[in-house]
Amino acid sequence: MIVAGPGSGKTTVLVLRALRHMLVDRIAPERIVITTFTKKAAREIRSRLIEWGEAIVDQATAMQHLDAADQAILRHLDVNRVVTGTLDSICQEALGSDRHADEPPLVTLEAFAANVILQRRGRLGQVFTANQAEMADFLAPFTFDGTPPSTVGEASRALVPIVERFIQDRVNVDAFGAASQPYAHQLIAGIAADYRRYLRENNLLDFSSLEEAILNRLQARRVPTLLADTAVVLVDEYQDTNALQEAIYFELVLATGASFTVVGDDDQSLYRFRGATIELFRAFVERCQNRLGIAPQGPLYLVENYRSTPEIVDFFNAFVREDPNFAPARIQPPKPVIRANAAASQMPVLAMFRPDAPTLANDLTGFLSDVFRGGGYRDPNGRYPDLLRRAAEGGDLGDAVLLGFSVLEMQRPFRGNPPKPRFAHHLRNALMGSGMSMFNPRGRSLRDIEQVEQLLGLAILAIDPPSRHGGHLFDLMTITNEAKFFMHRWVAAGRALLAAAPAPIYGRTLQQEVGEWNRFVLGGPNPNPKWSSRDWPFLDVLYGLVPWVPHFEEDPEGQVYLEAISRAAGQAAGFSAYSGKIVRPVDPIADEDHGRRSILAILRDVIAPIAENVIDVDEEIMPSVPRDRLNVMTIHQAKGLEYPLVIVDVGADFTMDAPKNRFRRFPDAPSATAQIEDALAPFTPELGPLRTARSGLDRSFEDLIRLFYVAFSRPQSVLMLVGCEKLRGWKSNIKHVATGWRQDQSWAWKDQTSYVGRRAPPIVSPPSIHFI
Ligand SMILES: Nc1ncnc2c1ncn2[C@@H]1O[C@H](COP(=O)(O)OP(=O)(O)OP(=O)(O)O)[C@@H](O)[C@H]1O
Repeated sequence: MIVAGPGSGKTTVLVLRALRHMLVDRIAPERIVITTFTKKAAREIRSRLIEWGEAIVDQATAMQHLDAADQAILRHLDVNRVVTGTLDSICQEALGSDRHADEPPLVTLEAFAANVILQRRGRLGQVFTANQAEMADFLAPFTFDGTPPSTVGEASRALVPIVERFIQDRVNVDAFGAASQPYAHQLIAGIAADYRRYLRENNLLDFSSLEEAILNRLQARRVPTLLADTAVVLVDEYQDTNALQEAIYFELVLATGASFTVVGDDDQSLYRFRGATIELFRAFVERCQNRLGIAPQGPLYLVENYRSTPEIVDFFNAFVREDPNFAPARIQPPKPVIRANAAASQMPVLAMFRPDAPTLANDLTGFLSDVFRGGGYRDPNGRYPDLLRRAAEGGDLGDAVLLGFSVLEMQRPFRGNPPKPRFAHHLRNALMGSGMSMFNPRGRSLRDIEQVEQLLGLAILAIDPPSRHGGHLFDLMTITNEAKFFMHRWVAAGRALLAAAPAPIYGRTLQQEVGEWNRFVLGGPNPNPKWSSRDWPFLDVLYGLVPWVPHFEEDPEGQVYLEAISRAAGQAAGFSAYSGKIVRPVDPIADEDHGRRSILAILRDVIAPIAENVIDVDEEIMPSVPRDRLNVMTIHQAKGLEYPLVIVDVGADFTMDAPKNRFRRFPDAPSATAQIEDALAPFTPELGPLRTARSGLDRSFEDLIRLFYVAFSRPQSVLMLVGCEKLRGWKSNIKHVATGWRQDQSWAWKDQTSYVGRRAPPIVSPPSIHFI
């Protein structure tokens, strides 16, 4: 067990250890398993493994005295065969590799599909409508902003994490749903049971049942082929392991006798909302002893930071030790303080605070333009000598990243107010105005993207053309008004594009393309030889239309959107009637119903979920970010990564002390996740008492401190905070953990100086930060 702060080489140790096992111990690469927490981090590990592995092999094979046998081993070594990924992706692959001939294939569902199934097959829709008061009351604390859900969609969003936790946390669901409990408990246990049954009967898995399935096999000693021969298990980011995952690791080690190495940092645990339980990491040595009967070596400590400048290391060290109330949440005994390896850089931690988001966006754009497009940025007051400038070789905007709690470019509509643009939106526009651009595919909802509107509008017109009376099939469906509203908007966008008669592609016009699908779905005469097939995947309709919306092929964000839509359409194959295909009504009498119903299924299971905004654009879709764009990412996604210049949004949009955004900066009530933990604790014999040892509010503060600690420790050369000027006001009442507020309402940024008898300055200026 290795425990150490950020940038100290934990991941590096794992990669080197894997290489040592291959090169020195001669363990075959496919017998080594390395897991981490995000797909981005997994890709990072794989690329380091290959890059360093190849370099070592090249050097070694060039050596004269190497004997022929060693030469041969090195030449045939395929580092690519090391099993790397997130635990979920490895479980998925393992299960796929392990199917008996008589077993049906298991399909893993994306979160949105699980959501749709919960609503429809878990009877959530019916139960919610019939028991709205009980359900809304019970679910209110678990919603995004604590308001009772008023639609089935909102209820399902609040319910999904609870249903997942039933498995992840190994909750005693019978006790939870027992008759003596509140009626809502019984209802929810019932919905969860129906949902699970549906998944089982249809050979579907969500992520928690996927992990459970692997655990069951390991326990039954039916180790999946992919893992059967495992000799080494290396786990990065172990602090974010949940109880189910811990059980998988222990069981895998017991079943295979593999060696087991975990690395982590208690201060960087960010995934409580996915069941991560820091207490498992803190008690790792003891838990290992109990479960494996072996006392692990460790905790071993790494103490030097190889990533960041000393100024940055000092800054995040001070930050994480600022609040005394956080100390008890950290690992005991405390790990040594991390210290910088490099010499002082003379570049202080920078901050840009401005009166409002548009001004901030403009000024930050100016700064980025100086650094990446111009001659560099120099402090006008000469406080530090160096010119801040892109790397001489290949430096570009992609060396910078903007990290925030959220990357949304529009505020969520609140109490019927129209959505307001957030900082990231202003920044997108400001960058564009200066000939730069950003990469933030998650910043906007799919349903609001102009090109998505066009594509889906065309797709609806293709498969659900208006009838003679002008209406569409979807008008008559029982889907939410929200969905219908957006679908009508898309149809208008699709019509407009059709009317503009864009240029033909390979001699084919858009009108022809749409017209042919119309004939297909209406069962008209058969003009297209490929229609000898009775049914066509809806994906083909989409891909047929894409060439007329070139954004999807030409723009990196467009590629991500298309991938997200395609996945939604592809997932339908797993759970939708007609498997995501449209059926051609060849024989009008016998077939008409299938044709029509297949279209309804697409509208309901693919199109409506996008219109209801339940399909998230996954940041992980895009393997690499274009080098010439400013990358915008949530802090969660940045875990384990590093960038030369990191800009952290510490409240660009917080112009006042609005209660609804307190949970993002200075909670006055336990977060939704902490409340779920509290509600389930009595039925979670093992984890419940561990977690509730600290109050829900304490845990919510902890999570924010860890979040910003991770953000502040990502940069290599420059850390820059951006925020709203009001956060700096001497009398600021906009409290934010990231700007030095402690849970006891005292303020580190302000406490340094005493102004007895003198007038306090209008704004605070902590000495460790240079405001520009
Ligand atoms: N011994 C070393 N000498 C020089 N550079 C190192 C050494 N160990 C790690 N590094 C470099 O330091 C940086 C941080 O290392 P790494 O990502 O392994 O740290 P980490 O502890 O996993 O960080 P985090 O906790 O933030 O994920 C990397 O760029 C890595 O190449």
